Amino acid sequence: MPQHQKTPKKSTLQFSKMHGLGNDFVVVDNVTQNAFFSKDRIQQLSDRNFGIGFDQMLVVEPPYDPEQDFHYRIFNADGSEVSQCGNGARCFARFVKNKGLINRNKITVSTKAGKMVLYLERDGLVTVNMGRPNFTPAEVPFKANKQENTYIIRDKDQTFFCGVVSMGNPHCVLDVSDVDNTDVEGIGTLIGQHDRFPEGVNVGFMQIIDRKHIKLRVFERGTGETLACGSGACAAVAIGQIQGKLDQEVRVDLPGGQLKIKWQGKDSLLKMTGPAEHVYDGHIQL
Ligand SMILES: N[C@H](CCC[C@H](N)C(=O)O)C(=O)O
Repeated sequence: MPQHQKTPKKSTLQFSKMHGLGNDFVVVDNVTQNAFFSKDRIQQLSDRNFGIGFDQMLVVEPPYDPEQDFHYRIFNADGSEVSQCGNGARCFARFVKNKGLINRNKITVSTKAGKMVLYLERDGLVTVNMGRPNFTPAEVPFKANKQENTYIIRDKDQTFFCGVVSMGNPHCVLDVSDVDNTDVEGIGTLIGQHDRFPEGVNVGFMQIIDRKHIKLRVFERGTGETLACGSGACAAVAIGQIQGKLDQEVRVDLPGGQLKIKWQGKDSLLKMTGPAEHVYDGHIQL
């Protein structure tokens, strides 16, 4: 090999940079590699000036049980490990196929939230079976005396009306009249730290255009506002449906682009379809 093209040293780790509608990820194959990242190291690597820069890190592992093809772990930019990542699931599917870790277009995977089935579609999009929305407050977790379609959350001199659901991770969704002129960071920070959410929460701001179309911005737990949030889009549609405002198939316009969400209510499985893009491959000095 010519001198200038040295192969990466042993102490480096290969990764792929990917995104789903601008919600961006570093994806690491820990099937053929074996890396451990401390919370501090993830925070360093997620920094957009001093590191690689990403919203979440996805670590792909061999399956934890024989029924699944893989397990994957999800770490927010602040290094916290979480259980669900909708845009990340689509990028995970694209990654394992691109890397030749699987040669099928239907992929089963487990995360801390449970099991999911992913489909690489012929049109290049990816469909994820995101499971059943869970409205039981204690399982979000959210402190409430009883389950409601809309809760009142008070903080000092402000009152918020919102829906609350788990998609495997906690979500709170507020209706707003103009999502482009909403204080997403201020309200997102305030509700995100509210003591009724003991494990924090992803805060969605939904502007209903009609029963089949919403605009959405999400202030994510452990990361801040992202250009898109897949599980947040699922949460907004599920909450909009139980509040009687949305139909079973909804187009969700996020700042980074569009997702299609389908949910037939009650105990049916919620499906999300959208893109997953590869940007570049790199390596990290360990
Ligand atoms: N961006 C992800 C959500 C990451 C969830 C994370 N912020 C959490 O703490 O639950 C998505 O597309 O669903």
